[in-house]
Amino acid sequence: MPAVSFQNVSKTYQSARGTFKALDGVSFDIEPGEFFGLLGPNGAGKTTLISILAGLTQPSGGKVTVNGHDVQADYPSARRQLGVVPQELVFDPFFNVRETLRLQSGYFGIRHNDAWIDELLEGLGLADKAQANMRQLSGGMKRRVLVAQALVHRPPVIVLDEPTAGVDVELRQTLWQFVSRLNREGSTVLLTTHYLEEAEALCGRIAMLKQGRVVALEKTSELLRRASSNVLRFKTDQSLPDDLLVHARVTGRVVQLPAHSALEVEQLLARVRESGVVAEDIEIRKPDLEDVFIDVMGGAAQAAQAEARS
Ligand SMILES: Nc1ncnc2c1ncn2[C@@H]1O[C@H](COP(=O)(O)OP(=O)(O)OP(=O)(O)O)[C@@H](O)[C@H]1O
Repeated sequence: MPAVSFQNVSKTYQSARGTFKALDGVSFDIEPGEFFGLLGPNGAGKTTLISILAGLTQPSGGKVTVNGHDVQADYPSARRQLGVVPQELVFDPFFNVRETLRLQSGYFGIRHNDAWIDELLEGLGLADKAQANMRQLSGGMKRRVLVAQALVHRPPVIVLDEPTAGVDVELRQTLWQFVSRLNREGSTVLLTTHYLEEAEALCGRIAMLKQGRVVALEKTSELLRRASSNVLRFKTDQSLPDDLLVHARVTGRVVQLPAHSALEVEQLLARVRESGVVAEDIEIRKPDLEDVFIDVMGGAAQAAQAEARS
């Protein structure tokens, strides 16, 4: 039985400007013990899909199960299987950290949970903050409590929605060490993130969403292997001619261009020189998940345009 199963899930929002399809026939399964990444650009539908999984949003169609429990028909059982770390920081400011975690345990009907609460505090670098009042904590510390709160009932499926947006390196490392440990011990993890290098390092399998549809669903290693080209990378102070610019990923002085062969590298460099651009620190590297992401999203956009034209 899959840990999570999305079966033809759709979601249409009604607004003043009419109807909007945020999810359109999303189907995939996550197997027990997987570390699974859900990626997509802003507005692709990731948070909507997770809200449906968590029982916070009603789908317009389709079905979602967690360890066999339907998130709508059997919400309490499905919810018990899930530990959801939401994007926003929402807390009752009157409690301290330990009280907050005891309260959350009580919500799941769990008493005498202090041994596990201590383990969570330790694992998430909160041990010295157990007595601190929630309103005294920094944003990063609050986020750690949010993670601990999601895990108090030892859920077999952990859902992390952009857990590292705007958090410092130390918290990222603490979080990933702890979540990876839980994954090694058998927990299933579903992660959404905009940090593609994190997804590449952590996720065994990845689904990419674009405009509410799954446009890639593959093992991470397979996605990287299938990437069609290597990347020519150099630095320059000048702007590229338009014919190169359309294919380039430009970040400040750094220019990256896909190159399928040694001949293409030579041709690209010749074109760079010919246009008067001075390239420094030239290198050729293997594609990373960001290259694949851009490739898939661009390809999906072209396919959608072709479909619209036909
Ligand atoms: N309550 C709502 N009413 C109307 N439209 C909504 C509502 N919630 C989300 N949307 C729209 O649905 C689309 C998908 O939003 P969603 O938040 O799921 O995307 P996302 O992939 O999580 O994006 P991000 O990476 O920015 O968090 C967006 O276009 C958004 O504007």
